Amino acid sequence: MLLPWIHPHLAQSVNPNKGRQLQASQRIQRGEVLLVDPPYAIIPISGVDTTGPLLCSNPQCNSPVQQTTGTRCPNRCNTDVIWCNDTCRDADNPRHTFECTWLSKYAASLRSKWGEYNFGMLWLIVRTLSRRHAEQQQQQHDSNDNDNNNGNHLHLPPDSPLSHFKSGWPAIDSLCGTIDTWSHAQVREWTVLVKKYLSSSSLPHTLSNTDVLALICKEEANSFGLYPRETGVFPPPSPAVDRGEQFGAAVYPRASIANHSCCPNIIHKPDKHSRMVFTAGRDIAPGEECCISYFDMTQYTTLRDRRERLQSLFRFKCGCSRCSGQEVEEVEAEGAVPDGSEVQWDAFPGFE
Ligand SMILES: C[S@@+](CC[C@H](N)C(=O)[O-])C[C@H]1O[C@@H](n2cnc3c(N)ncnc32)[C@H](O)[C@@H]1O
Repeated sequence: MLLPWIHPHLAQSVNPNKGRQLQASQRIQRGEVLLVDPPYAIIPISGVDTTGPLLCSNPQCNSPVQQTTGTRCPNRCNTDVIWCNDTCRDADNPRHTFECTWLSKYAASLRSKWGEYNFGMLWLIVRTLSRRHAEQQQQQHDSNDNDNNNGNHLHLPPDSPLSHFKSGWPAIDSLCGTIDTWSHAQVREWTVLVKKYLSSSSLPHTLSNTDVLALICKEEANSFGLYPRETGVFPPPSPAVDRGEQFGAAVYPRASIANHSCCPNIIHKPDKHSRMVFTAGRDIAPGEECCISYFDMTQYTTLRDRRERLQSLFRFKCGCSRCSGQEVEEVEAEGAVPDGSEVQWDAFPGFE
């Protein structure tokens, strides 16, 4: 089983502007691993080289699999479904059964009619629902499972740092992101997609269309792209090294609590089982927020580019020290005085 791990000094709190956040409860040193989080749901993304490795579909594995050696679905439901071997396929059977008919029926037409992005987005939702389904089946089988500990199904000792974080479906259900975050046009498109492809008549789940739409809104605000190299090295090295070609997209129950900063103190990169690994990029003081970068810092360098990126993909304006500092510099370069520091001489008629 792929286990999560959390640094004993990494805590969760709530920021009035940003919602949940990760925070250092005590000093953390540069290079220390802060979090290792297995994905709840993951899909492979085949890049320019369509013959390159895919990811094992078994959620307890997720390792890269060469297309020439892996085990395929006997129903040939989708070219991107593969397992390392028969053992991984058999272990994944309860979950894959959920998605197999859906993929056979819709994958090809979805890709051609709605494009690769929408297909991937819907498949990630289907994999989320399939994981939830497998989790529910497992709970029913486990007659000794009287576990009602805040969604933690890992049977943790109460002093474990992990016991402060939700896991499984309850963690996914509590992700941020609502319909109001997105434009009407976007919500209309997703509503059509839900009705056509994700309703309980297309898949054996028990959620209403409204619940599935809400899940899309959450997943779009919280999913990670998976890249072979690190994201968030700050300041970026010179010459710049980008993070490479995307090979997957995933939803993480705990890593998704990290907010964004354009001068992040956490570097993130998936390990060989696609678990998201957070490492301190510098020393972090007690009480400091622990942030990642939501994009490749080598590609979005100017304030304007970063703002546009965050607004279009995540719908917020970053107020980190780097953005605020650059905003002040830009205002000063234009000859104006930054907001709040301008002296209104007319307000003091005695001082002419
Ligand atoms: C992946 S979630 C991060 C966790 C989230 N704060 C929560 O409550 O679950 C991404 C969302 O967090 C918020 N967020 C992240 N970084 C932010 C920042 N620098 N400033 C404002 N909001 C931020 C935005 O609402 C964004 O859509």
